[in-house]
Amino acid sequence: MNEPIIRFEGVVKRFGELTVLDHLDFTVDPGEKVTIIGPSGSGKSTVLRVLMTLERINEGVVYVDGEPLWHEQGAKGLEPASEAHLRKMRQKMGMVFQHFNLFPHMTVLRNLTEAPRYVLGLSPREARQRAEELLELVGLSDKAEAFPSQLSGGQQQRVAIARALAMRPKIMLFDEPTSALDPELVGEVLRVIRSLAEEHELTMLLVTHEMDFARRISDRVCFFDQGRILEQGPPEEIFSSPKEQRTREFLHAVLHPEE
Ligand SMILES: Nc1ncnc2c1ncn2[C@@H]1O[C@H](COP(=O)(O)OP(=O)(O)OP(=O)(O)O)[C@@H](O)[C@H]1O
Repeated sequence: MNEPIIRFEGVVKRFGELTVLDHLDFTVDPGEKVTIIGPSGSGKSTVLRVLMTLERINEGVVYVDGEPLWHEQGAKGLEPASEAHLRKMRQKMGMVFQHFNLFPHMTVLRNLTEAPRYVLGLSPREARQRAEELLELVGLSDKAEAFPSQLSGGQQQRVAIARALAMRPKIMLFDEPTSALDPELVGEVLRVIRSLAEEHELTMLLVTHEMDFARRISDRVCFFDQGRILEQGPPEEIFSSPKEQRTREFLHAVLHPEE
C-alpha cells in the first residue's frame, strides 16, 4: 500500500470564532481522483486553500508527498515552515480556481511559459515547447498569441488548466472550476478535466457542484459537513445509497432543486 500523497491530521482552521475545519483527518492516495462535495460553508475550498498555502492552519499537521507542508522538522520536533519550504512544497501542486486568474497583459503563450521559465529555470525553447503541447491538450493551439480578454470564459479556464499543468505538478487542485461559466461553456472544461483524470500518475482533488461529473470521474467522493468528512466512499455508493441523513438531504436538494 502506498503512503498517501496528501494527509490532514487533526487539522483545525478557524476564522475568528468560526471553526471551518474541525479536527479534519483526510488522506488522498497517489494518483487518486477525489471529489469533495457538501453544503456551502462546510470548508471545501478551505481544504484546497490550505494545501496551496493560501490559508494557515491553527492546529494539526498537513503532509504532502511525505513531508509536512506547514512545518519543518527542527531540533525539537515540528516547527513552523520557512517561506523557502512553503515555496518548494507549493510546486508540487497546481490549482485551478473558480475565476481564471490569468495574467491579463500577457498572451496565452506567455501565461504558460512565465513560471516554467522563471521558477523552474526552463530555457525559452523548452518552455515554449511545453506550452505548445499543453495548448494542444486543451484544444487551444490556435490561441497562443491571443490575450485572455479575447477568449471566452471556457477557453480562459482551459488556459488556466494548461498553465497549472505547465509546472508539472504531482497534484492538481480544482476549486469549482466551472461555477463561474455560462452553462454552454461548462462541457468543454469538464471534458479537459475528464481527460486529465485518465492520467494514472496525476493526483486530483476537486471541489465541485457538478454531481454527474463527480460521479463519472472520481475514485472517491467525500461529503463535507461543518468542517469534517461526514461520509465518503466510491461515487456509486455515495450517490446511490448514502448512509447519512445529511448526505441524503444535501443530494436531494442539489439533484432536485425544484422540489
Ligand atoms: N478569509 C476568510 N475570513 C473569514 N471567514 C472566511 C474566510 N474564508 C472563508 N471563510 C468562511 O469559512 C467558511 C468555509 O468557507 P469555504 O470557502 O471553505 O466553504 P465551502 O464549503 O467551499 O463553501 P462554498 O460551497 O460556498 O464555496 C465559510 O463560512 C466562509 O464564510
